[in-house]
Amino acid sequence: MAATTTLGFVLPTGVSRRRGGFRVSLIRCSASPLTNSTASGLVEKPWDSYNARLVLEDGSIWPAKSFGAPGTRVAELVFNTSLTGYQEILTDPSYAGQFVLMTNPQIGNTGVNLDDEESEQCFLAGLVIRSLSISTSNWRCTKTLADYLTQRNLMGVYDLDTRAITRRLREEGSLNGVLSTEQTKTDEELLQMSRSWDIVGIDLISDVSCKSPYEWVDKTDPEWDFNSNSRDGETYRVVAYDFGIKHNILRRLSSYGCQITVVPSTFPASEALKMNPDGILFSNGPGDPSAVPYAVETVKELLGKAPVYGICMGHQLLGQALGGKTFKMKFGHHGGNHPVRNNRTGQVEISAQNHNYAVDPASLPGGVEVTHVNLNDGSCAGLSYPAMNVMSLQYHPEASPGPHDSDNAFKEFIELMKRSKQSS
Ligand SMILES: NC(=O)CC[C@H](N)C(=O)O
Repeated sequence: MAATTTLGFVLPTGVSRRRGGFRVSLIRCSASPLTNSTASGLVEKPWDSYNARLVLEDGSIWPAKSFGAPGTRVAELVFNTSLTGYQEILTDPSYAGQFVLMTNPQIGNTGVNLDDEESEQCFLAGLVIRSLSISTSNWRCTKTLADYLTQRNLMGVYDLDTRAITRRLREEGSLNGVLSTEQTKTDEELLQMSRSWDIVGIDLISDVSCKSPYEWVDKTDPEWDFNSNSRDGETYRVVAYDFGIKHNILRRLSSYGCQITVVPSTFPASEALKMNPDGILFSNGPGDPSAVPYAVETVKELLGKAPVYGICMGHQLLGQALGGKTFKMKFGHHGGNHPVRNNRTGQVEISAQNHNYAVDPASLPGGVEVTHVNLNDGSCAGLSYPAMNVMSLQYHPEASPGPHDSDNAFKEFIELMKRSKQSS
């Protein structure tokens, strides 16, 4: 089957139901122009900008202005509803293979600083925003967002109707797309590119994981540490599997008294056990958890040998290692205000989330307990398997800039390690 576009361009329809379901016609969508004005009139924008386009696989074309690196990139487009923390989002390795659209209409007002990086690189494919703040003002700021993106060779576009795109993503689900500043490429070429790429089934972890083991020592800066009274002064030896680990997970573990060795995603379980760990952490990471069976095997080999704690991708890999299945959600969860119920206490935590996949609770074997539920859609947000000292969360207890409601999960991991140490 093939679909004819309004430009007479014939497209092959995809094999999946969702892709095949599009009536593909190229539609040019535009945002009402934004003006940045002062009492004295229009202000010249303090960054170089040139024309760009976002072309989505459903045939919609969104003219934009670029404020980052030039080029053409294909990725999956997701929206993030956080009001703050764009630098942490830009450096979260779990966004590899994705464009992030911020629903907050103005981004960039605090610039970027040296301390808020979640990793040394930006792995996401590009940033999509409504409006770039014309002025940058913050006491920690060392650079503007535009300079940061350009220096990191990262695409960033503004002046798109981000509300309309978000509605589209909510209705149709996450969409693949192409961002391009290249005027020589036709809309049809970009559409073809977006339709012949897929994030599902790709191992994105190997690109973002460290290449060799290293020790992590940094703690949360005392100025920002809100939970320092709850430490027991003990030291716990933790091996942290890096599937795309965020620095703040390591800082929080370190602040709670852990002595941490970070190891690559392919690090053999037998070598990890030789380090005689009190506990093992499986980190967050990008992409499809079903595309990394080697990581699930490693998790299986380590189950029952030491207390384990999974965060986000780590939680999904644990779900699979325990015999459950993961599935792709319609548009996932990306934001800083997701309500989660802790089933054990009945308390609701407001959490930061960033994931497109989830564990199917119905697929889990007996004995595995769903400890947390996302109250927006009832999806599984946390697991525990007491028989093997397993705990995991689908979301981010380490979230920076927050919320911090779930930080106690680190303390629970410490208690799990303590109990296990005492009983051995
Ligand atoms: N933050 C993460 O670890 C993301 C997990 C996984 N890549 C997902 O999208 O569901």
